Amino acid sequence: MTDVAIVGASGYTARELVQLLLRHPGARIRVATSRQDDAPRLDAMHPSLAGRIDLACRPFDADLVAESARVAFLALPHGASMAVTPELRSRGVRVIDLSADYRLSDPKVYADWYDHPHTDPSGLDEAVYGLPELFREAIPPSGLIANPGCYTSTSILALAPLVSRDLIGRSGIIIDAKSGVSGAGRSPKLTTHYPECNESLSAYGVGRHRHTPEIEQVLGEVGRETGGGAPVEVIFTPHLVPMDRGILATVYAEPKGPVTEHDLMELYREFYKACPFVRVVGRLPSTKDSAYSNFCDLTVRVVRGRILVIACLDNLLKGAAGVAVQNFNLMTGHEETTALF
Ligand SMILES: NC(=O)C1=CN([C@@H]2O[C@H](COP(=O)(O)OP(=O)(O)OC[C@H]3O[C@@H](n4cnc5c(N)ncnc54)[C@H](OP(=O)(O)O)[C@@H]3O)[C@@H](O)[C@H]2O)C=CC1
Ligand SMILES: CC(=O)N[C@@H](CCC(=O)OP(=O)(O)O)C(=O)O
Repeated sequence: MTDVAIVGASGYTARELVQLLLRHPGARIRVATSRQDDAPRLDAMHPSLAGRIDLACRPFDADLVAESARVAFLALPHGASMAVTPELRSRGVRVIDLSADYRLSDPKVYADWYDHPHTDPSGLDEAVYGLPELFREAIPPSGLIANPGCYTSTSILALAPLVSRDLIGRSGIIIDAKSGVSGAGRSPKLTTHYPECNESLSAYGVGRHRHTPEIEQVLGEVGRETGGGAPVEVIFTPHLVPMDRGILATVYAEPKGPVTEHDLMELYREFYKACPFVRVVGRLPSTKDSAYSNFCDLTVRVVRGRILVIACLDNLLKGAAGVAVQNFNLMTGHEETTALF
């Protein structure tokens, strides 16, 4: 049994984490922290947890977390995670960080895209990018997991087989992605206010969304051995969709030579054959198929000589809390699918 802490307990990904961990046979939630100073109970913050857990939140205190837990899930905004991670790591707590703070290996790139400096560059050296489908071997011994972003996981899983086999040109790859509003978190913002986003579809972050360097970095690693190690360059355009949850990305890439849909589908099935949460499907996947699950569904088409990959997942599960539990399972020696099927 592993004692765990949830840091930033009032948010959406924290709620999903608690729901998953409550049905995990090898995890016990011992601490939940919040900045709210009236010690709110978890089920007061998240009424869906009523009757399922009896735990009051405490203000964050690294000593308290270290006394009670071996693993801490940080469900905090970027910036806030790297403020607490060094305190936890120096006390021997293993950290699974859901924010973007430890995903980019170069602190200069982080500062460019996040508009503030990285305050824990040595943590970047320790962190392992927690996408099990690509980095499964590195995850079990790690003390610091950089859980991937939701758009990022969708896009990387869609492109990794093509990049790793060097089947596509590496510049000008187009990722047209759409997310439900829970992707923006629970804290109110004008753009996610109901009358602003309901019955409306809008692009945002065009040419400057912070998931661009994350996608490029990871795909660059995947394709390091092939294509002469050339960098990967994507045009990533996110859109906000008036639905609660789910992400769908349609990816367009230029093949280097002749390809067929049949061969590409075979390639994807082979590439992900040991990955229980990637479903290579014949139909065109829709967000409803993967909602409330830890699956990423994807399919491949060839249209007018271009390769199209259509991928979707649940941003709060496979895009956040679900993959965090998948990483926890690998770190603690459980079946990868525990509490997730
Ligand atoms: N939503 C999604 O689909 C995804 C989210 N992520 C990432 O996961 C992390 C959590 O996301 P999500 O749960 O959606 O976010 P929320 O906004 O729903 O929750 C974050 C929680 O963190 C706490 N918090 C907010 N600001 C600060 C601060 N400055 N210092 C300390 N604590 C703070 C708050 O809890 P309290 O007030 O109780 O202290 C808040 O409820 C983020 O980094 C996000 O980018 C990753 C993938 C997908
Ligand atoms: C709809 C929406 O606003 N989505 C968020 C992405 C959420 C996420 O996964 O990203 P991080 O973990 O990197 O924060 C955004 O575009 O910033």
